[in-house]
Amino acid sequence: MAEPPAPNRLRPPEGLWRRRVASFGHAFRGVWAALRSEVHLRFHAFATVVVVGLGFYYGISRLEWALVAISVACVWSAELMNTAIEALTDLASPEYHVLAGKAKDVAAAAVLLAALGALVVGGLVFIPRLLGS
Ligand SMILES: Nc1ncnc2c1ncn2[C@@H]1O[C@H](COP(=O)(O)OP(=O)(O)OP(=O)(O)O)[C@@H](O)[C@H]1O
Repeated sequence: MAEPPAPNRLRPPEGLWRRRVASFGHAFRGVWAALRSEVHLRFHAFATVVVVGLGFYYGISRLEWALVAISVACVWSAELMNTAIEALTDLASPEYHVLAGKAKDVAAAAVLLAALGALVVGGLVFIPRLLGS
């Protein structure tokens, strides 16, 4: 008799809520996988902890928290997208190709831009407080 088909781990379980919960699981697995492989992301995690700690220490305003949260989310999102693009590029073009290089360079540029924006926000919010003014 034929073996029953192996369960397809890629197919989400039946039911809307179970599918949503499964999607969250995939997303957290992605964050975890990226954290394990990317030194830059671990640095962002460290910076996030420092910035949140400083935010509580100095009692920054709601608007400042909003700016800090958007900045942190932008940097994390850009770095995660960069990691995904790097992985896909390595899969599609393990050999040298000018378009593979362009894809990686442009993805890295997105991270740089997000990080510069976060640096400006962090500077405006925290430098006056760190200088005591
Ligand atoms: N297959 C390729 N073809 C052409 N150029 C590539 C290729 N792979 C990488 N490069 C070039 O080398 C640079 C560094 O690529 P690499 O994969 O080492 O990423 P990285 O910036 O070191 O990322 P990370 O440090 O986050 O792992 C790319 O930005 C690109 O310019």
